[in-house]
Amino acid sequence: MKIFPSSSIKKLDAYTIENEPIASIDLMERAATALTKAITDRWNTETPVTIFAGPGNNGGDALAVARMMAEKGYKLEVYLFNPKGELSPDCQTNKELVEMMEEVAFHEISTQFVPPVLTPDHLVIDGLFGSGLNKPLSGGFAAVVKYINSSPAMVVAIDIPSGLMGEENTFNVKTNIIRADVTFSLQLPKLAFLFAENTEFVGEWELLDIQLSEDGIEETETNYEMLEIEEIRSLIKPRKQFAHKGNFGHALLIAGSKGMAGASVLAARACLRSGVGLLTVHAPMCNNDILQTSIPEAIVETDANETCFAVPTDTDDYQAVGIGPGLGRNEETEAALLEQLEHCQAPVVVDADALNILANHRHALTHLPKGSILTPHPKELERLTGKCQDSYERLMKACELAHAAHVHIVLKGAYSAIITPEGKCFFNPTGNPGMATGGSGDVLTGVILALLAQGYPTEEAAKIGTYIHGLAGDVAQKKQGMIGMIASDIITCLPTAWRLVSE
Ligand SMILES: NC(=O)C1=CN([C@@H]2O[C@H](COP(=O)(O)OP(=O)(O)OC[C@H]3O[C@@H](n4cnc5c(N)ncnc54)[C@H](O)[C@@H]3O)[C@@H](O)[C@H]2O)[C@H](O)CC1
Ligand SMILES: [K+]
Repeated sequence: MKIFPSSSIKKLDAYTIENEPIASIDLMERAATALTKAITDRWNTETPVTIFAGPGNNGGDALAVARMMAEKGYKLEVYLFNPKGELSPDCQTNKELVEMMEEVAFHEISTQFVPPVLTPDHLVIDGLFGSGLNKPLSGGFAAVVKYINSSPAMVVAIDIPSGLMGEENTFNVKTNIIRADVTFSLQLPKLAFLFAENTEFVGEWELLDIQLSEDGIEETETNYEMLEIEEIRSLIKPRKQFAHKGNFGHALLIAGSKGMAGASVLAARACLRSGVGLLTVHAPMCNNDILQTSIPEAIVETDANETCFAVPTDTDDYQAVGIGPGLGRNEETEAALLEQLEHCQAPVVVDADALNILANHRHALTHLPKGSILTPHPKELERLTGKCQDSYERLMKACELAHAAHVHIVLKGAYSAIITPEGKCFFNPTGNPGMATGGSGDVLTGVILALLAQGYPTEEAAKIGTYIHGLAGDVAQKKQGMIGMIASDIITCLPTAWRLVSE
């Protein structure tokens, strides 16, 4: 599913209007019908409703919703804010229709606004601004937003909470943005919905289908997309009847140190549960018995060092290398990692401490083996790129890094982003907050490593791996609950997740 910037949404509207063809006012009618259904499905006719409409088409949507809800018997009060005496044509048309309805208490505000009483029983519908917002709200509009936010009423936002920009909100005025309980967004999500710091504004979001032109969506380029199960399913290669383990690659995992054998165990198990043919784990001597006992399926190659990774190993026989989980950051490991990366031909998944070491040796970032993937969480990314003010800036910096280093990046978070060197971002919809637990990232490294070793191209390995990891987390959450689940449960649920996307 594509995610478009606000600038493209207007064009998509225009494309639909011209090619369907449909009159602009009828497209608004379609949007309002979908919005009315979504709202009336959740709130009954007893709910007192107060609608705030702005001068553009977002306000037009709100006025059309007012008319449709009034026809269904809701008691409504409508405030249309028109400080400049200038409404968009479709907003004007809907204003005239609402004005005529006796059952609607309609107020058009040009200067003085006496705020209505809003109780906890009230439902506020926010149609002040949508995708046409071009600067942070200020003045009278900001005052209205503050009034709504300070009220005890439930708030539903039409398309996007008023005041929130569709993409970047780094320099927005946070007090002047509607804090919605629910956002009903038209057709496609906005990029801003995917950022953690915006949930306080967006609340729960739901997409409403308004049948924008499929051709228009197809033809309009965008850098942002949401992964969907159909795409993942189409990427997974079925196994041939006469396949043998040599067909599924030999992966090398360089992980663990004294006290952190667990990280290598988790990554190794996840790798084996993701279809790899063979797995060798390179680990310090002290981790040997732990690995041999807990993962009989893996081959263990011990480092000459007792407690940490200190001596690079030959990678010629491997199709992919995973490096980082539980590695530690002492000087010997640092030197070994840099040398290891310099002499490696196979694609590498770089995670955890390996990323932290690279943050101190940034020159090495531009010499990573072709097809490599970095899997940072936000803090690890910031160690590589410098401090970021918010998720949008972090995404942009990650794109710059992916471009400069010619690598793919999986930026982990609620909607993990798979970022290509060309600047495309694919957001992952699977996963849940139960996965915010130690070892969860090690599992992801193992899954992606397995896919690279099996010969999946880098972008596909990152997409499938991230999706499956989240899906296994969702299966684990159903079984164990969000609070009780641990990283090992995600591994236990990997086989079910694989079946869900491949059978
Ligand atoms: N394809 C769709 O998704 C459809 C969307 N619809 C709805 O239309 C709005 C977008 O409408 P638009 O008229 O382009 O923009 P707005 O209503 O958001 O407002 C534009 C209006 O406001 C002025 N303005 C912008 N920023 C500010 C500001 N900071 N302060 C004051 N005024 C500002 C600007 O100059 C314009 O005059 C979309 O969100 C949907 O709700 C269609 O109804 C159906 C198809
Ligand atoms: K809105």
